[in-house]
Amino acid sequence: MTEFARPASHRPPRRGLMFVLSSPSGAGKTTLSRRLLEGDGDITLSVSATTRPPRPGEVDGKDYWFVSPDRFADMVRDDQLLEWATVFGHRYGTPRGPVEAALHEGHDVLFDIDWQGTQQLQQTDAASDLVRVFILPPDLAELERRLMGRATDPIDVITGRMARARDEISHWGEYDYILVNDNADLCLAELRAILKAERLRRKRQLGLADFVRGMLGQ
Ligand SMILES: Nc1ncnc2c1ncn2[C@@H]1O[C@H](COP(=O)(O)OP(=O)(O)OP(=O)(O)O)[C@@H](O)[C@H]1O
Ligand SMILES: Nc1nc2c(ncn2[C@@H]2O[C@H](COP(=O)(O)O)[C@@H](O)[C@H]2O)c(=O)[nH]1
Repeated sequence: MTEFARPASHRPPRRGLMFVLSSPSGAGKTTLSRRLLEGDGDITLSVSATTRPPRPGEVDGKDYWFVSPDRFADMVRDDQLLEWATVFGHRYGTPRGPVEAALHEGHDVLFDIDWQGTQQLQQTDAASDLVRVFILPPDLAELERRLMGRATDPIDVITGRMARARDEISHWGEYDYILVNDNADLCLAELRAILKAERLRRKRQLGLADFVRGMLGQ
């Protein structure tokens, strides 16, 4: 231990935050999310429900909860989704239960959702717990190269996603942070820096007043 280190037990408990990543399809959210989660035990992924069919290699309950349109409609009706939207012709939504449980336990939650979902989260009581990051590709040609290179979708799906890219990007001004994912290592380091700083914000330090009073013997 260096002379500047302090035991974790001296830290006041913290409010969990909702860390949202949005981008046009193919800019790199999933890639960055996976890497962010790997090295950070305090943040957990919100696994969305979707009516989209699984891509090869995608695992139910890990990448998404793959559900039928009827099941999705039931989830909407029963208020089981924190937000939901139709994206590229399929429905996607955030199951409410796991997010609320994680936040309650003081964990942060990572969301890979589009601008419609982000707007909906912004309307909830949890808006002050929201940290919104928009990820831009270096340019549209590179975005198309990435969608092609990923090779998970047929060409008509890629064309459809490229056609929506400008509209998605037009929502950049609704986000707190804008990153350009030209270099994944750099972008990941920027995401980690944002998360670190946001965790230290005064409003997230529960019991801070008591902690300081205790320190000052008041
Ligand atoms: N900085 C980068 N440089 C080059 N390729 C990248 C970079 N970041 C991600 N990629 C690649 O781009 C492709 C798309 O990335 P990814 O699937 O993470 O995008 P996404 O934003 O999650 O897309 P979607 O919204 O469709 O889920 C993948 O093949 C990934 O390996
Ligand atoms: N509003 C929401 N958008 C979501 C959710 N889960 C994923 N998404 C967005 O959908 C597109 C397409 O995803 P893909 O896996 O089919 O490539 C992408 O922009 C995601 O961010 C959600 O729960 N709510």
